[in-house]
Amino acid sequence: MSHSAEPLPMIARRSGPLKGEAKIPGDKSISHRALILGALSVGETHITGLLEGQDVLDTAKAMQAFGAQVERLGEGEWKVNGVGVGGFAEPEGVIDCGNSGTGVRLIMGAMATTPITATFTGDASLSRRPMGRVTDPLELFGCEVTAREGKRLPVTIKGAAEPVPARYKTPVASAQIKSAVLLAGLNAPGQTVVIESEPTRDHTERMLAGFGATITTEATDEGRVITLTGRPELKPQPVAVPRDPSSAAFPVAAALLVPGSEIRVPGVSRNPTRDGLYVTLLEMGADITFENPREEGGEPVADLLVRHGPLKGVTVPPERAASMIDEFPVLSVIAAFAEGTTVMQGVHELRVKESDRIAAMEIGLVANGGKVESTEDSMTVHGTGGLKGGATAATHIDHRIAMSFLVAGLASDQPISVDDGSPIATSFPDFLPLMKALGAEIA
Ligand SMILES: O=C(O)C1=C[C@@H](OP(=O)(O)O)[C@@H](O)[C@H](O)C1
Ligand SMILES: C=C(OP(=O)(O)O)C(=O)O
Repeated sequence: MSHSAEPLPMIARRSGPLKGEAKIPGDKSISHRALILGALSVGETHITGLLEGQDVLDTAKAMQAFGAQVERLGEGEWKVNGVGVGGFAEPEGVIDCGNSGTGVRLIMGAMATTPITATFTGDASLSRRPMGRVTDPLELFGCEVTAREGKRLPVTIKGAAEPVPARYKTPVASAQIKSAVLLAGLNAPGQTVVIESEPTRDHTERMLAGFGATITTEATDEGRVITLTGRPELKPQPVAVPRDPSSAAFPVAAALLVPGSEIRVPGVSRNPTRDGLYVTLLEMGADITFENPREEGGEPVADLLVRHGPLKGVTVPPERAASMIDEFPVLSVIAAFAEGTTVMQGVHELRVKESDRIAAMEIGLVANGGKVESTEDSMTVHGTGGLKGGATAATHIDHRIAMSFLVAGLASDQPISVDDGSPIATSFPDFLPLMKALGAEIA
């Protein structure tokens, strides 16, 4: 479902010290995958801690449209009765994935090797994003794809009646491409192989193994070689979704920037394929401690204790980009408040997210007194220890741009506004009450 057509202007002002505990909602990537693998299993999958953001709700609705029974039992508690690998039914209507690149790309993969036809659409942001990166490899399995100019949505896929397995080397570091190919490989007899030169988030591999598929990952000179054996019977598993490190980044950033702040953020995933922001913040001198490291739901997690303190600029190397790809907008805000220059390299993928995130952050930061330069593949922020503020940033239907500028406003001299905060509900529906409970002045 596309988010509300009415823009929701929001404003953030300089706040007193942020204090308290921030209970972040469930991880978005893991939530999508729990619903999709639940739908492809035979029997009942019980999920706790599911993110109830619009992106994930759209995936839940899509799984129902393909024939799975999906039911909400309570807050974050859901059950899915799946149809098994190859068991998807043909949906009667168009599948609307709203704002979600992960939703649409993974679901296209999941249906491409079943002999049914489905049409996918999304909101204005998703309709601008490239889909050829997923439909091209899916065609290797034998499905037929029709798309709008530039391989954009709406896309119609006629699933392969006699799928063949594929071997595919991803041209860009993308967990969505990798996952779409692996999910298609589930219903192809034989071995499907994905090779990625840079490691990307590995939730699909972990969860497929947990649901009983035979899947191996091998580090080779070519990169990570992931091999999946097709036609498994997936067995339902209880899924306890850990808290989302990408959402945690916003209150963490706010606590680092607002003088006197000290917050706790319990149970955040520390999966190494998602940890790049936290590695970078420690290099910048951030006062963050990771307490009670443990395993929850097959993922490493820890409780974060975050305190305000001085930060210095650093260079983020390109090989770290995939492990923090959604965190660069908020890092660029943190960098503006640091002393010295922060260089973010290898970040070209930011140009094809919900918005061109390099352009959106550069324009908004400069309007608020920041010093920023960019190239196609890099962003440089010259930190001056603070931001003047006073301007409105355009969010371009992009939740992470909206939350980044609101965090900036909490520590700037003048308030910072965003033209539309409504997309925040796609990934972090409780952002506003959670931040206000910490003491943030956001409205
Ligand atoms: O697989 C996933 O769950 C995701 C992968 C990333 O996208 P790419 O695969 O396009 O890098 C990320 O930006 C997105 O928020 C979630
Ligand atoms: C890029 C993002 O999501 P998606 O690709 O799923 O729309 C994001 O959440 O920052």
